Amino acid sequence: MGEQKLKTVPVLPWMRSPVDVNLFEECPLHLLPCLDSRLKVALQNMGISSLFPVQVAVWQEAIGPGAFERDLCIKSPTGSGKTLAYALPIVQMLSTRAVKCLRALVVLPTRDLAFQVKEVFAAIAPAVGLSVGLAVGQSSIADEISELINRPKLEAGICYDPEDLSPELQSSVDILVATPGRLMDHINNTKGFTLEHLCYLVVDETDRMLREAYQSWLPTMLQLTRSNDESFYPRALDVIPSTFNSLKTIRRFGVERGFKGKPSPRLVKMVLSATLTQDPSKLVQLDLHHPLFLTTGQKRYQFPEKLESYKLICESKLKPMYLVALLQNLGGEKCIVFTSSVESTHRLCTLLNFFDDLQIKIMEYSGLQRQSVRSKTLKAFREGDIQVLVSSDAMTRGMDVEGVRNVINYDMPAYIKTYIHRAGRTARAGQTGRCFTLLNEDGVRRFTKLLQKADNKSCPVYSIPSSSVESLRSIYTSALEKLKERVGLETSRKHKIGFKSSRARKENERNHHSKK
Ligand SMILES: Nc1ncnc2c1ncn2[C@@H]1O[C@H](COP(=O)(O)OP(=O)(O)OP(=O)(O)O)[C@@H](O)[C@H]1O
Repeated sequence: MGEQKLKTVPVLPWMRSPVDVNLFEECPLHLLPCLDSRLKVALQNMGISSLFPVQVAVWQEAIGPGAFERDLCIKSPTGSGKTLAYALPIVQMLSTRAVKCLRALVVLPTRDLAFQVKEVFAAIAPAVGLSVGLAVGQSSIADEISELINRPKLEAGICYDPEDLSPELQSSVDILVATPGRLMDHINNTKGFTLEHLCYLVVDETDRMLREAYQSWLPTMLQLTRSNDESFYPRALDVIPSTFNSLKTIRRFGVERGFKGKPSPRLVKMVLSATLTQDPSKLVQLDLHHPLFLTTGQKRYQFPEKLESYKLICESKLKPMYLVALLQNLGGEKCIVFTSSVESTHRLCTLLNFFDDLQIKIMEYSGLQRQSVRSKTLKAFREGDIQVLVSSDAMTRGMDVEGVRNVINYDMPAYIKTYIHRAGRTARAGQTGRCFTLLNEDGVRRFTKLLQKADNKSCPVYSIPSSSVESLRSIYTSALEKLKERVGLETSRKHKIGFKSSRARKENERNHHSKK
């Protein structure tokens, strides 16, 4: 008991006295202090009439006399509205800005997440005259530069010349939503791209962002945005990559272009996740200023209030049949099926589509596919043209698709954090939702232990009558045959492509040598 208690105590001193988001209540927009009336209308147009508790808690810290005095670390369940919790105060704070320049940057791990967050900003920022940009690499770098930097398109170059900061190169956006790779491209190569005016940095899905280095984007950002008085202490310099070109973007002594005579504001950071890490060695990388921890309740991990969890126990070899029977039970409700890898996602989706008469539209979504294919699938899923998405963990974090009533773990997740993020694709924004996990008898103990790491929510057995499973046997057998055939075809196609490209490579090499 004592040992268990020790494990749940946050390690960093500032994490020991958090603000409990549970103590806040939803707040109708007309009661929200200081809310710009134009933003109120924009929110109403989004169908929002009150702010969720985490949004009220962040608003209280961000707006008012002590505005953003401290950096904010926010841990709140999936679907609780963290995006608007940071977007709204940032837009309100920037609503009085006079000169357009890049003042807020939101960094996210994937393109689809960045698109999603950009949409939230785009729904409110224009109401107060702010522009939002996206740097994720979905278009050519030249096109992206022309969106972000104000200059004639023909001059959009990617060659950075530190001596040539022509006055007409200005940011076209006040707020930028970016993935780390493309952000680094702009930092290193885009003429006119500068972080010297940055006031707000948001790191969403922080624990995922801290797990990978993503071309050292974080130490680079911190170095570039450190104000000059702090840069006497060269803490991050030794980890900055040598391609580092934009030293000119480091904040200047107390003055900023367009704001002569005014002191440069401290860069405010907001970091968020439903499963925010407590690991000091990770959090220290963020170089937080006097951080304030906002969290929901006492437990290490929390599920959304209206999430129901179920386990479905079956023999491993019968899993596809149980899955189909479950999908039939769910009667075409929107559903995400998670598997453990991109390969099994592809195989399972192909197999399900070979079940004749299923009357459910099923597609796959995984990191194995091209971004354009994934985006198209996601759009169809959002619009209800498909009902079931079979997905690898590419869909696990942050994705918000309206109307997803069920999540199915076809393969049991290895970590509680993965379970939380997967399950969190349903039961969002106070809605109900169900998460089913398919297990064999051997997996039950491991699964129960896994759930105990969270708030020990009950997870009853969901039973499917064996007759409805048995009735699928012959269709399953023929679907399996078709799958084998398809896999064979795909394998030989892959070999052919591999053979062709290796032959082309050899020919190229031969030509190259003969030219020499
Ligand atoms: N005040 C509000 N009123 C009604 N709906 C809201 C409100 N705030 C957010 N929402 C909706 O709630 C859903 C979840 O919001 P959001 O994606 O920001 O959650 P999240 O906490 O970031 O989740 P995750 O941890 O999974 O990323 C979205 O569909 C959003 O439009």
